[in-house]
This record gives sequence, C-alpha cells and structure tokens, in this order.
Amino acid sequence: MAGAMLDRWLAAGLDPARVAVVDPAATPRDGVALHASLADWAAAGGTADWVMLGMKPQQLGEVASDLAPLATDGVHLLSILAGVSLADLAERFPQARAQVRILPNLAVRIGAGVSAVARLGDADGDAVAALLAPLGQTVELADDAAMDLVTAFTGSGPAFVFRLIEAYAAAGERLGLSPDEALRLAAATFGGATALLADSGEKPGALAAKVASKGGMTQVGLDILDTDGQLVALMTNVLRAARDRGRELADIARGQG
Ligand SMILES: NC(=O)C1=CN([C@@H]2O[C@H](COP(=O)(O)OP(=O)(O)OC[C@H]3O[C@@H](n4cnc5c(N)ncnc54)[C@H](O)[C@@H]3O)[C@@H](O)[C@H]2O)C=CC1
Ligand SMILES: O=C(O)[C@@H]1CCC=N1
Repeated sequence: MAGAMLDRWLAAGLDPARVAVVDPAATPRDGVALHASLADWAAAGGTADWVMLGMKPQQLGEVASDLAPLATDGVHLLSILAGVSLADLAERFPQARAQVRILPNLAVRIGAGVSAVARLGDADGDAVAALLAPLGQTVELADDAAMDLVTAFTGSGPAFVFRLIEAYAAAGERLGLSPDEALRLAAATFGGATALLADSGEKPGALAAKVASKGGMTQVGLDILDTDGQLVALMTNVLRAARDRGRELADIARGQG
C-alpha cells in the first residue's frame, strides 16, 4: 500500500531525492534512497520531518521501539496501519509533533483513492491535505473511533468490489459467456455504472429505476436482489467482520514491545 502511495506521489512530481524508504524488501525506485533497517538509515545520516509507517499492524512493536527516539519535536508521524488508533500512536511516539492516521485504498495508485484522515497534536492540516491531494479524495474524520469501520468500508472496499465483479462474471460464465467476455463485460458494466453515478449526481436507486423498464427484464433481476434485504444483510456481515478484525489487529499491536 505504501508503495502504491509513493508511486503516485512520484508520478505527481515529488522529488525522489526527498524520500527514503526503510524496508528490508521494498522495490527499488529511481532516485529514492532505500535502507534495509532504521539502523542503516540512521547510519547514513537520515533525518525526516515526515515519517510514514507502512508495515503490518502486527509489526508495530518491533518498529516503534527503534523509531520512537527518532520521531521527536518536528516530526509528523503518519500511519496507514489498520486498527492502530491515534491514542496508540501517541503512546508509541509521544514526542512527535503530531500523529496522523491515514487510511487510504489501493486506487491511490491512479489518483482515484479515498483516504480517511484523523489527527492529533500540532499537525499542519494544510500540509497534510496537500500531501494527500494527488492520491484522490480525502475525508477528514473528527472522531478516530469511526476509523475502523471506514477502513473496512473504503480501505478493504476495493477488494469487496473486485469480488462482486468476479461473482458477476462467474454468473455470466455459468449462463453461457466465455470467461474473457464475462470479465471484460462485467468490468465495463461496473466501471460505467460507477462513472455515471459520480457524474450524474443522482442517487443509485434513481438510476436503477431509469434502467428498469416497466414490465421489462431488469426489474425481475432487481426483485431477486431486493428479496428480504438479503444483499444489505450480507454486506453488513462483511463490513462488521472486517471492522472487528481491525480492532483485533489493534489489540495484537498493543500487546507488543
Ligand atoms: N493493502 C491495502 O489496500 C491497505 C493496507 N493498509 C495498511 O497498510 C499496511 C501494509 O499493508 P500491505 O501493503 O497490504 O502489506 P505488505 O505486506 O504488502 O507491505 C508491508 C511492507 O512492510 C515491510 N516490512 C516488514 N517489516 C518491516 C520492518 N520491520 N521495517 C520496515 N518495513 C517492514 C515489508 O517488507 C513490506 O514491504 C498495513 O498496516 C495495512 O493495514 C491500509 C489501507 C489499505
Ligand atoms: O486487509 C487489511 O488489513 C488492510 C486494511 C484495509 C485494506 N487492507
């Protein structure tokens, strides 16, 4: 995820000489300094005003103990770690100027992502907004407590949408389309529908009603989707499970180091 953000920032004009990546397994990028560990970065004289955590939440303990002494007064400490709250970050990095929790999604790679943001401390809000602007839309959350649900909703969201597209394509295959036709047509249908939704400003229900001719084909399909609210119940279960896993990850991260 952090690599997708970096690729977008570089494509949007960020000077690679201003970036250092600390990751034992990162893909090298032209002009970007790469260090296998924080010790290597420190030995190379590394300093930073902005530090972003991009490893798994389960690795917070091993990283925080080495990083906290380097994240002092002037440093904005950014985190994309699912589940890890602002309070957790403040506890791990108490001397940082600000703790900023960002939950992006994979579409940032093409500047079409959604990043939810919550912050603590003396954060430079304009600078945070400017940093995130090339990634797509940004939503500021006043309450960090909403972040786990939003992480499931927009962070995990693309994966859920990809599954829906796969299911649509698989159904098309079952009913006679070739695999290639089914996937191409499914992707074009989802892409076109979401673009129309964004462009028209209309509600999805109103657009669905425009597609469904009275007494025609679409309505019989919609009637199946709408039966007993089963689709909403399914999506609620999906999002609840993902949200609750975020809380578990936070507990795991909290129990470390
Ligand atoms: N994948 C996604 O769509 C999203 C991911 N996130 C968050 O982004 C974070 C990373 O997730 P992914 O990119 O999916 O995982 P990933 O496994 O692709 O990337 C994690 C990276 O951390 C590196 N790493 C491991 N230990 C390290 C250490 N001690 N020091 C420095 N780097 C270390 C790994 O080499 C790897 O490159 C997670 O905290 C996740 O919650 C947040 C929103 C969306
Ligand atoms: O699956 C995960 O835990 C992360 C958080 C949101 C998307 N990927």
